[in-house]
Amino acid sequence: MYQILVADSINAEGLEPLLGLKEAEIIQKKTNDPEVNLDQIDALLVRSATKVTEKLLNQMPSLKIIARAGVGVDNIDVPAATKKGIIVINAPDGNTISTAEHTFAMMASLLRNIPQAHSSVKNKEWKRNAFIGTELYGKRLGIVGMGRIGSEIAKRAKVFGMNVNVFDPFLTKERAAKLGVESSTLDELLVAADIITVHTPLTPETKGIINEEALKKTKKGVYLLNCARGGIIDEQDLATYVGNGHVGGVALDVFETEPPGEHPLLKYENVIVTPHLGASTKEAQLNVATQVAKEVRYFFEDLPVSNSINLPAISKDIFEKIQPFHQISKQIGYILSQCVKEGVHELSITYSGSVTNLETSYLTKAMLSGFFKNRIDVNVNEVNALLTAKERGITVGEKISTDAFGYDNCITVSAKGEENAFTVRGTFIDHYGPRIVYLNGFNIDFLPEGNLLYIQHMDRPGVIGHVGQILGDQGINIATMQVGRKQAGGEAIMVLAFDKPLNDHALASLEKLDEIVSINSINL
Ligand SMILES: NC(=O)C1=CN([C@@H]2O[C@H](COP(=O)(O)OP(=O)(O)OC[C@H]3O[C@@H](n4cnc5c(N)ncnc54)[C@H](O)[C@@H]3O)[C@@H](O)[C@H]2O)C=CC1
Ligand SMILES: O=C(O)C(=O)COP(=O)(O)O
Repeated sequence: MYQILVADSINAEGLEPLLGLKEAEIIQKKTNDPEVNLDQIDALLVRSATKVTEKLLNQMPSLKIIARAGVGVDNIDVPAATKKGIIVINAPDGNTISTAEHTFAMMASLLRNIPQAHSSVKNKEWKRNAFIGTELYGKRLGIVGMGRIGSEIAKRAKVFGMNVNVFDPFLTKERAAKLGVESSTLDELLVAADIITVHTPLTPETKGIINEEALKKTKKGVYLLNCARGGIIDEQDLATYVGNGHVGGVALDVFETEPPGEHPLLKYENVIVTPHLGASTKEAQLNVATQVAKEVRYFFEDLPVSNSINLPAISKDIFEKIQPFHQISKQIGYILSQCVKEGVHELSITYSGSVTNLETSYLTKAMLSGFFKNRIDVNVNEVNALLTAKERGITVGEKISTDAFGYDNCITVSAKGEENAFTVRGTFIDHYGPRIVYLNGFNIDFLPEGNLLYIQHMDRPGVIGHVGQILGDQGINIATMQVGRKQAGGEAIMVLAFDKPLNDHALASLEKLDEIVSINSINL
């Protein structure tokens, strides 16, 4: 039974896709509710209120997926989640229009003193001269961060007859031209703009991007808006520049600490505020809830998710094509892990044949997840595979080769340890299945499944008989057996499959045979 904790207020209708998940319990409670068994939660759904810290993640060992019903994931410790192999997803475009409209509403309100005038009339006043405003028409709007929301604001600004300058280091000239906006440096924007609005995520680069140094470059009387994240405009510096009269007005939907409590900006009449309402419309909340609920359901149904922050997106079509190779890559990793008993410092993967047309980096991660399974005490999956290899000093190399050894496709993985190297090659044959076709220098052909025994031995008459005899004496049935050798009388291998794992006693008896060089149990 999957336990899904919905820790923030998320639209109930939007969560309906989760109800189709067989064996899921939806718990709507805060993470600190004493009735919540954090250690049993498989999925956590949040908005911006819940802070998903490393400390919280440490209390949630069963957690597999964190879904943010919204855009910004700055309330989630994504590196800590990634390290633990927890996938983080968001709903990137469900609230774009709502946030753009809210920003626009804030801009119009700010320049026409609407909140102040509203309060005044409610207080039975009628001060028409106290609220003389400024037109948006003809003004220059500076947009910092020209992503989904920034672009929607630019479109609306143009309709209002505004000129638009944008600063976004990742914006191409073609896209700027298409949107009819002027791409500027941050300094150019600061100097030219009558109104500045920020729409970047909160990152170490954007934190305080509008600070004292930036504010002193702006026009006297400039208006500033932050409907993105508290801290992108430095709140203390902004308070100084409102206090000294340089800034004409400020509109804030977000704060460094929410709610802001006693805040230096709140005392100013020309500072207007809303309590983080950008995404708070019926439409946006239904959109984001539905988006994440569908993704969480896909995740538990082993289907690809599209909006992961810490895993590249993969389409359903590609996912279906990649699935068989995914399985064999994982099995190769797991075989290597069980055959190489020493520390490994290099894993090199060569893809050949038709598999090279697919997203091989995904397969490399699958191979690593197999390799680390049972080898380390961390759940390794596609999310944290490369990071785990790096942390453990394992170099991972990926190559493409034209030689598929006569097969349609091959995945060959070599592990280099302190003393030895070990190579495994697998292929996937249509209508037949996965096969291991090369093991440590020997051509072979076996199904990587179940309880296997890999024996390296001298190619002498009677070895197979001796092995069969020992196992038969102990009542152990051999399900299948494959043999391979390089030359007559040299070293050879056999791979046996059993219906249940071999016991230690049988293994010890086999090890005593003179012809045996090494024995490895492989459980897949
Ligand atoms: N107030 C609210 O309720 C809401 C706030 N947000 C906030 O708005 C932010 C933006 O949302 P979207 O437009 O959907 O995201 P987006 O990812 O589409 O756009 C962000 C843009 O910022 C740009 N950017 C990144 N670093 C930059 C830098 N150092 N300087 C300039 N530009 C930079 C990126 O290139 C990108 O174009 C979110 O990260 C979130 O924090 C989003 C939705 C609702
Ligand atoms: O989507 C975002 O980034 C937002 O800031 C919206 O936050 P909320 O879900 O309303 O707490």
